Amino acid sequence: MKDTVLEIQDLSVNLSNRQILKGVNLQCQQGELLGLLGPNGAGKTTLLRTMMGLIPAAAGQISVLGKTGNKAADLIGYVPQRQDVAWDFPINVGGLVMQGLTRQLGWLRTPGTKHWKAVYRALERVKMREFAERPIQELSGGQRQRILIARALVTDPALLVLDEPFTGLDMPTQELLTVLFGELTNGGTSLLMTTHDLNHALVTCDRVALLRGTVIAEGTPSQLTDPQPWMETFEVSAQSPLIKQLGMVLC
Ligand SMILES: Nc1ncnc2c1ncn2[C@@H]1O[C@H](COP(=O)(O)OP(=O)(O)OP(=O)(O)O)[C@@H](O)[C@H]1O
Repeated sequence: MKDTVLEIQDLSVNLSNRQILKGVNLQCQQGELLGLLGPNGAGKTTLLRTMMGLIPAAAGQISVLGKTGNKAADLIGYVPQRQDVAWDFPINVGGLVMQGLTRQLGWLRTPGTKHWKAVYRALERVKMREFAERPIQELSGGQRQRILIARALVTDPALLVLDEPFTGLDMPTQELLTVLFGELTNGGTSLLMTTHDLNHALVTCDRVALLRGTVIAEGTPSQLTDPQPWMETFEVSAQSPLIKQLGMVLC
């Protein structure tokens, strides 16, 4: 049996005195690709940001390989949504990937050879080694996604957490990312990603969790053939195109 890498127990999160997440329970095993699905405002990003220690939990616990708090966050590589990054900032690709080592390095220390080696290794993993000197403004959407992944991989995290990595990418780039995710999970890294592309998630993820303030259902795609939790999560009727489309993918 594989090790549990991520364990979230009874997590509740409030923002501006409003409960956003309540009683969230979720697990991710070693080498697993777990998809987190839910409508706009379901709390997906809030959950990821809480895992990174960027938002405090009101109750419950998040542990990564048995560690909690900052020690858990240190074991996670976080890939935010591409739109949340200042792409006009004057920095090259190598410099952006180096930011992934800031927690280890501190803001003021100059990176040494071993740090640059880690940066180039991470760029090689996303097949972008030759882009190291390129200003980040010049990158395409797909290239930006890959260097954000390299920045998160530079610490060799046990768990990679990605917020909507496939949004806005063309088919060949989606394919490239899917292959990269396969390489990472085969190598033992666990992946948790949010996505709005339900069909794609059902085809590529080992397990999916349906979130709407709490986890409505979770399991392998073949365990989630009942339309009820999908209807509850996305607030749609049995006749909606979403449910009909899911029926075609899941049967
Ligand atoms: N800083 C904040 N203060 C108060 N409420 C917030 C804050 N950030 C997010 N929220 C609210 O928390 C809820 C969950 O937002 P979140 O961004 O986590 O959802 P999401 O599932 O990631 O949505 P999307 O798919 O649109 O990205 C929303 O109702 C949002 O308005």
